[in-house]
Amino acid sequence: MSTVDTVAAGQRAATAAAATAVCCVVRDVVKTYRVGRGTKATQVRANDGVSLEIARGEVFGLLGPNGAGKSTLVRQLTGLLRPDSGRIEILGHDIVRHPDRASRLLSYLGQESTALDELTVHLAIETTARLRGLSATAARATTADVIDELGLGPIAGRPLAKLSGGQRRLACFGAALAGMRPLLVLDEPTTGMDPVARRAVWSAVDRRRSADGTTVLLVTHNVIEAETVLDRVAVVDEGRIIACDTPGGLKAMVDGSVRLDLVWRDEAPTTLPLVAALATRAAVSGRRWTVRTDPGEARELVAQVTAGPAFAALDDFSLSTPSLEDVYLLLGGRHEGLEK
Ligand SMILES: Nc1ncnc2c1ncn2[C@@H]1O[C@H](COP(=O)(O)OP(=O)(O)OP(=O)(O)O)[C@@H](O)[C@H]1O
Repeated sequence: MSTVDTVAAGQRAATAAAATAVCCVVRDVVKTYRVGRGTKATQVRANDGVSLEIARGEVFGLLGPNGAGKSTLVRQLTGLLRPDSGRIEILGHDIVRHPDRASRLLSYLGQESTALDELTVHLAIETTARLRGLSATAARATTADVIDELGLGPIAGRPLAKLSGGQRRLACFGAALAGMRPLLVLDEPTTGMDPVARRAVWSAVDRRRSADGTTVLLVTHNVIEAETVLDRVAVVDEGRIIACDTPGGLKAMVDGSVRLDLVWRDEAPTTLPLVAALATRAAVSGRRWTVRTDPGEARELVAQVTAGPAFAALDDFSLSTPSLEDVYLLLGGRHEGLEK
């Protein structure tokens, strides 16, 4: 082999390695919805030039408030919606040109799962497995495993339509796991779930990632969930990605600041000068006031509030290190729409 051939072969190998390391590529995706008719029609730009890359085996999150454009992006990735412009590739397949290929590459749990409603939990999982190409025997075995893994046994014989919101969500998640694909796309999977069900979801995700190298794309507005389960997170706001990093990397942007939460029993005692001064800078949500400041001033404020007359009016107070919500606000996020 000549030197030129060797270099070319090396380059091909490097390109192939790079290609296999990437699961998902999104480039400059734009999606605009038309709302209304005729002269009264308006346009909503749900995705405004979104670009991101997701590595194989990564648990990647889209975090943002209601209406940020997360589900729109995910529906384009799953081939259910066509972008106005831009490129989407999953494991080397062009999903914009070949949206039909998406169903062989990914399992999708959308926000609404009414298609399975009339089926029992058992049948919903088994049918999904069969639709994904498993033999009858393999589908039965997978169904039994998933039911066992997620603790769905007691409700396995009940129709989805007759379950509570959280139970139904868990059953639909079970169906998403049947006949798994290399990419698992979950749009707010744990909505309505209790902590036990949430843990079952995250353990199942973790198991598939470590056993099969499954890549996971997760949509959430829960900052705690984002901080605990994601390898990397893209913060989405008004159709754009305003930051993308590990949760730790993002939080380092707001290092050095802390948040002081004061929860008043009733009305805040704003006749007290200290409380009146805080009122001008606190973010108010019901009886909860939140002040972001540096650790020194936070300590001083806690000392003043707890030692003075304001203390009698307090129901609770806490000092905490920054969360992804603080990052979102620092980056210019305009909504107080993230769940804590
Ligand atoms: N079918 C549609 N027709 C018109 N506008 C739409 C449609 N779907 C979404 N939108 C608008 O596009 C924007 C992005 O919506 P999208 O559902 O992608 O947000 P999201 O981040 O997933 O929100 P949520 O957290 O509430 O699910 C919003 O302004 C929404 O009102």
